[in-house]
This record gives sequence, C-alpha cells and structure tokens, in this order.
Amino acid sequence: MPSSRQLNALLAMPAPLRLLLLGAPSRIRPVQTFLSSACLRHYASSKYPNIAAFTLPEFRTAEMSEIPPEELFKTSFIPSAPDNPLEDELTALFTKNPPTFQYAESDFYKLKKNTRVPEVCVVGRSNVGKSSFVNALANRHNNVLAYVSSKAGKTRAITTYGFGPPPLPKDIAAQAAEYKGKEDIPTHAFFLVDMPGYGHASLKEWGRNITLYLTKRAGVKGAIVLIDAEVGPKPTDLQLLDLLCGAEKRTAIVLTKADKVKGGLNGLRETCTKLWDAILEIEKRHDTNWPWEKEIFVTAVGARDYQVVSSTVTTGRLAVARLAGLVNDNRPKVEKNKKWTGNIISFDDLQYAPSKETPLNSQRTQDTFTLSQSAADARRDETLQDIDSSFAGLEHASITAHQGRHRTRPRALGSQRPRTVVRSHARAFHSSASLRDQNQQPKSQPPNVQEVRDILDNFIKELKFVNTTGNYARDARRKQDLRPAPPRRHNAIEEDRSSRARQLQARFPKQADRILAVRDKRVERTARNARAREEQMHERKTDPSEESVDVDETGEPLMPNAFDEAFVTSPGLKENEILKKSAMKRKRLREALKSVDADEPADSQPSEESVDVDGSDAPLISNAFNEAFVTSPGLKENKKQKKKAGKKKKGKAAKAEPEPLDDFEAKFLSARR
Ligand SMILES: Nc1nc2c(ncn2[C@@H]2O[C@H](COP(=O)(O)OP(=O)(O)OP(=O)(O)O)[C@@H](O)[C@H]2O)c(=O)[nH]1
Ligand SMILES: [Mg+2]
Repeated sequence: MPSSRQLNALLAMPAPLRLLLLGAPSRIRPVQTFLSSACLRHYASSKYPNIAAFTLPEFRTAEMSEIPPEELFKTSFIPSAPDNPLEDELTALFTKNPPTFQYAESDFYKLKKNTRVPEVCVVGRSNVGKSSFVNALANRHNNVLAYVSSKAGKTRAITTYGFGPPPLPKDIAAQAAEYKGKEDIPTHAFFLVDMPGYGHASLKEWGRNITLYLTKRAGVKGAIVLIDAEVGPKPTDLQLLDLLCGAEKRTAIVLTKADKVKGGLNGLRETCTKLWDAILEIEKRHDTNWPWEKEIFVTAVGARDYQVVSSTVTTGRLAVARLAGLVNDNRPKVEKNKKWTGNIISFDDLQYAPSKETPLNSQRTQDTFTLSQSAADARRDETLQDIDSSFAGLEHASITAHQGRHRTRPRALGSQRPRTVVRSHARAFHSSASLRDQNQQPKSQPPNVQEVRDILDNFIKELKFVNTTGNYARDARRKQDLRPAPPRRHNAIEEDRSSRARQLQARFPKQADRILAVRDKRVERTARNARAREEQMHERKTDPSEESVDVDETGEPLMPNAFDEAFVTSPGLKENEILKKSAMKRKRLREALKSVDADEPADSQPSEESVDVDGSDAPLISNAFNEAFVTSPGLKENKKQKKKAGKKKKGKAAKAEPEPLDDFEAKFLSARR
C-alpha cells in the first residue's frame, strides 16, 4: 500500500507516466516511489542506471546518529539534469561568463591574497577526476580548461579558475578603496581551485599544501571531496574528511566515475553505505558541528559519453554553487549555530551569502537561486538606474579598476581600441541580468554596443595612463599620416622680386622692359651670392687637414702655431693675416704719434716700466682689481703668476722693439712735426 506521499507523487505525474511507473522494471523499484516524471523518463532510457545523487531530506531534521545507514536509500531520489529545477540557471551561472584560468602556485605561502571572492576547492586522491570535474563544470570538453591525464599526478600546483559573473561595477567601486592594490579586482563570482591529488604519485609537500590550504586560507568557503565510486573511500580519503571535520569546514562529498561502478545501482549503494558509516564514525569522534552537506552527490562527469556527463554535471554544479554561497540552501539545519573560528570567515559574512529571511515553505525543501525574484528584481532595477544615469557608476568602477592592477586588457588582434575592464563589466551586466531572470524583460533598455563604445572612447581619451607605449607609437604614426605635406621649395626672394616687378609694370607700363631687366639683374645677383655662400659652406665642411697646411708667398708651408690651429678651420685665413698686419701698422703709427705729441724724440723707445705689454702687445691697464690681485699676500698661484708675468713682461718688452719706420711713415711723421 503506497503512503500518502507516494500517492501525491503519483497524482502529480501525467497519466501515461503513472502507468509507466506502476509497470516499471523491478531493478528501479526500490527508488521508484520518489522518482519524478522527467527523472523517471531519463532514468528508464539511460544506459547508466547507477548515476544518481542521493539526498536525505528526512535526515536533515533528525539527529544523524539516530538513522541507521540501511535506511538512507529508502528516501533517495534522483535530481538528475532533466528533473532539476535549477538546471538552466546553474548552467548559465557556470558557463555564461566564460570560466578562466587565474593562477597556479605550488607553494601555499606564495598564493595570491584573496579575502573577498569565495573559493571552493576540489580535493581528492590523484587520478580521481578533479580536473575532469572542473572542465565539465565549465562545459569545456574539447577546449580544455584544466589538464587531464590518465596518469596520476598530472596536476602539481594549486590551480585557480574563475567562475560565474563578475560583481557589479557598483559593488566593485564600493570596495575598490579597500583593495588598495593588494588584491586583484574580481572578474568572477567565485574561484574553483583544482588541487594536486594525494595518495599515489603525489609528493609530501602537496599534502602539506592541501592541509594548509584547507585550514588556513581565509577565502576557502568549502571543499568538494571527490571519491572514486569504483574503488570506494580509501583511508587517505577518510583522513581528509577527518581533517575537514576537525576544522569544521563546509564539505560536499562527490562520488566520481559512477559509470564505472560494477554491480550497477546495488554496487553504488554499497559504496555509499560504506562511506556514510565512515562519516558517522568521524562525526562521533570529533564531536563538532561539521557542516557537511548531508548528501552524497554522484557524478560521472569525466565519462566518454557526453549524455552521461551532461546528466550528472548539474549535480556537481549544485554542490559547488551551494558551497560558494550562490544557491540558497533552505534546508532546515541540523547544526547548531556555532561560530566560525580561526581564519575562516563566517559564511554569513560573505557578499554572496543567502538571505536569511527566505521562508521554509515545505518539509521537502528546495534549493533556490540566491538572486531569485525579488532580490534579483531589486538588484537589476538598481543597476539599470545606475547605467541609465550616464554610466556614472560604470566609469567610476573603471577608474578604480584601472588604478588597480588590471589597467587594460590586451587588445584584440587588429583592434584600434584598447579593451578595458570597463567593457567586461558592461558585458557582465547583460549576462548576469539575463542569467538572473530569463523570462522577465528588463524594464528599461540597456545601452546598445555603439553607445557603450562611444562613452568608453570619450572616457579613455581622458585617461592619460591608458596611453601606453604602444598607444604612443600608434598616435605618432597617425600624426605622421595626418601631417600636411611640406610646401614645395621655392626661392622666396625671387618670388618677391617678381611680384614687385609685376606691380611696377602695372604702374609704369612704358618702363616694363627696364623693370624686367632690373629684376633679372637682381635675381642673378641674388643667385650669385647664394652660390658663393654655398661654396663657402662647402669649404667649411671639407676636410680641415687640407687647409691646415697654408703656404706663404714663397710657397713654403707656414708653421702651424697655436693661433693657426685654432684658426685653421675658419675661412679667410689670408685676409685675416693682412688685416692683422695693417692693424699692427696702425698701432705703431698711433704710438709714434703719441710720442710726437708729447714732444719726445721720434726715435725714443718706451721705457720698460712705463708701458706694460701683454701677449697681444696691447698695453696692460693697471686697475684697482689688478693691483689687489697682484699684491694680495699668501696666494701661491698669484705669486707664481706674478713671477711668470714678470718674466713674460721682460721677454715681451725685449721682443716688442718697434720695427724701423718705412718711408711713408717717416714722411708722415715729419709732416706732422
Ligand atoms: N569513466 C570515467 N572516467 C573519468 C571520470 N572522471 C575522470 N575520469 C578519467 O580519469 C582520469 C584522471 O582524470 P583527472 O581529471 O586528470 O584526474 P585528477 O584527479 O585531476 O588527477 P591528478 O591531477 O593526477 O590528481 C582521466 O583519464 C579521466 O578521463 C568519470 O567520471 N568517468
Ligand atoms: Mg588534475
């Protein structure tokens, strides 16, 4: 006789399915009473009847120790893909914003700091299927996200992948000040961390890293423990569960490779019973409120058959989403409200924590999406308001994002516009909005792509730091292209003269020929001068060694002295020599005249003391400065200089004997007298 609950389940089904249920094959009879219609259909047609996820709704309200393990499966049901109400939302959550590799680190102490994005880690023995699990969740089968191998020990580092939509720009902007460049601006809702495996082909330090990660890392919100369904729980698995129980870390236990279990559903049951027993033992031993999921999730996400993978992947996603806090878990809790200890942050403190006011609507509780209905509506309205008000929030977010470590993303090949974090937020908004509520249309239209681009372009123009080296180079190239062509070279003077001539011709038409002749003459003269200048310039540029050897009138090379050396490259050496000689001549005349004016005999020589002569034979002017300089005591240099000057003076005075006057000079002087 079926119970009232079974009858309810039967009545809820369409009539043909009820018949199918009543006449279902014996092998599914033990669980048939709780199979829903879609699930049953899937189950009956499946080649793999042992793929299932076991939940224990009654046990959630009862004390674990009171329930005998053999009772577990009487109340099991299969929330496989077609039956799961959250399937679409979970798929969107995990795949809409493409999951990306974040970082890999083999040393726990070198891990990037993360206190804001929830981390869920996947742990298990080596080769149990951890990396396959990550790939399946991301819906990546061909284009692999995590490396998978049939050999144990493939994953050797703590490898982090980002999943889910990024936080809203507004939220990022609100928190940006707190990051202060210490943590990356989040690009995803949560991180899934693929750990190296323990057991076969693993290293000691991997074990140490796993232990440290599970007990000390602040961002870890839960652990997915993968256990091979084919071989069952091993002592190392139980050690790990022991550790998690002691640390009171939220845990979901997932059986993998369910498609390989021998003995079908019965074989799977045996494994589950064994596992459950072991967990009860661990719980008794620790006497803690270990928040494990009180469910065993069964998957075969690494199977070759895609149908099998897709039918169990939602189960895995549900487990991860619950631990990350993205799914409201409305189940009544068996655990007492015990406070979290150590570095572990309370789950309720999380940004994505489920709301506390969610009503418990039935005994058979359901998971609901965190961002469902009213919460999603309110949040979307808020965001739309933000975006409608000319992207104020978005720009602010992008500024703060730029000031952080993610300044710009690499540009797409051939793209002229730098891809910024801003754009990813804009895209994320659309994806998350549609993810939250696919049936409801947004109340106001989100801006189209062109609008977003225009706003971003204007915005980027104002950001100086976006002008990276590459952009500078590009700008320079653009400027070069836009630069007007240099004007044709023309002789401005000639042009000037021609225009002047035209003016004159207009004024004096009769004189036109003359005007033209004058113009031609002047143009010719200008050209000649220009040629001369050019030749001069050319001479300057030619090798100076050719000019350094100058010859006197007799053809003998002049001995280069210091003066010549300095002068050698300047043009007009000979002219300068002539000028120099004439200057000397004039000087001599002046001196002679002075002596004549003073009524001194013309042949009298200037006394050594009275006329001081420097190197250039110019008389030294004794001024106050010189006096002070010369007589200042204690200056060795001065004394030396003085001595030198004295010597020079004598030498020069001896040298400076005036040359005898030539005929012209003698005549001139006699005439003056
Ligand atoms: N049939 C079947 N094979 C699976 C399943 N999951 C994983 N595998 C296979 O198991 C092997 C190991 O998978 P991985 O994902 O690399 O395992 P892992 O736990 O990451 O291994 P390590 O990185 O070495 O720790 C691969 O050959 C997978 O194809 C499953 O559900 N069914
Ligand atoms: Mg791996």
